[in-house]
Amino acid sequence: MSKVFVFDHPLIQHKLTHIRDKSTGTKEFRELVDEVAALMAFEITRDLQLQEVTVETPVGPAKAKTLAGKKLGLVPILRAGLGMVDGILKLIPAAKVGHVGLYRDPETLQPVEYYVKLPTDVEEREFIVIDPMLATGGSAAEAINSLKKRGAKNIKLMCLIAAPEGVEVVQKEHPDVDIYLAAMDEKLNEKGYIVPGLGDAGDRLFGTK
Ligand SMILES: O=P(O)(O)OC[C@H]1O[C@H](OP(=O)(O)OP(=O)(O)O)[C@H](O)[C@@H]1O
Ligand SMILES: O=c1cc[nH]c(=O)[nH]1
Ligand SMILES: [Mg+2]
Repeated sequence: MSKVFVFDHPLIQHKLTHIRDKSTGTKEFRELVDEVAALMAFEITRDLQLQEVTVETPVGPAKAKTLAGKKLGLVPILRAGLGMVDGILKLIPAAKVGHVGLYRDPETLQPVEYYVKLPTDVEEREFIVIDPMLATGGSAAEAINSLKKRGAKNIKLMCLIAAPEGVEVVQKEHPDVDIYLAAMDEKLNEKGYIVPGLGDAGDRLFGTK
């Protein structure tokens, strides 16, 4: 069974509260999602491997550490996942970015795939699938399927807010994929929206609707 981590860092929680607030406008919403994504990336990358190097400081040689060069791939689920990409890239600029385009059919709530483009070396790369919302779990489970079909073996899922129903679906379909969240909410409503959640992440990020 995969693990679920909820990041309780005060800065993440404070910013998430403003993200949830319906009076937060598009510009501020986008900036806050970007910032929380960066803070979550800081936590999620704790296990990256380091290697020893020697660097010349102005005073002399220093034994120091650099990242061991693990191949990372970020995979935002379009559209809303795009809102988290830049924040993560600020911390991990060498990461490659793939895209999985999915929308949730408003009637059936089933994910419909319309685009997939991944970086090279899929099999050796460590992927972080990103999407602000994990609701029924259909979109995340399908995006992970899409990566696995193309050879991905090492996948993490990072979302701002999840419903317990979505976490259960992903854990059942992908017991090898750990899930990283800023909050676990109460439930889904009859339209498949997370309660209390933040509303429609894509619409709030891009000012549609
Ligand atoms: O867990 P699920 O029930 O599948 O729902 C979550 C999905 O719904 C939203 O995308 P949406 O379909 O609204 O597409 P958009 O990002 O293009 O607005 C959200 O960004 C997730 O991808
Ligand atoms: O609450 C939800 C559920 C799915 N998609 C969203 O954007 N919000
Ligand atoms: Mg949407």
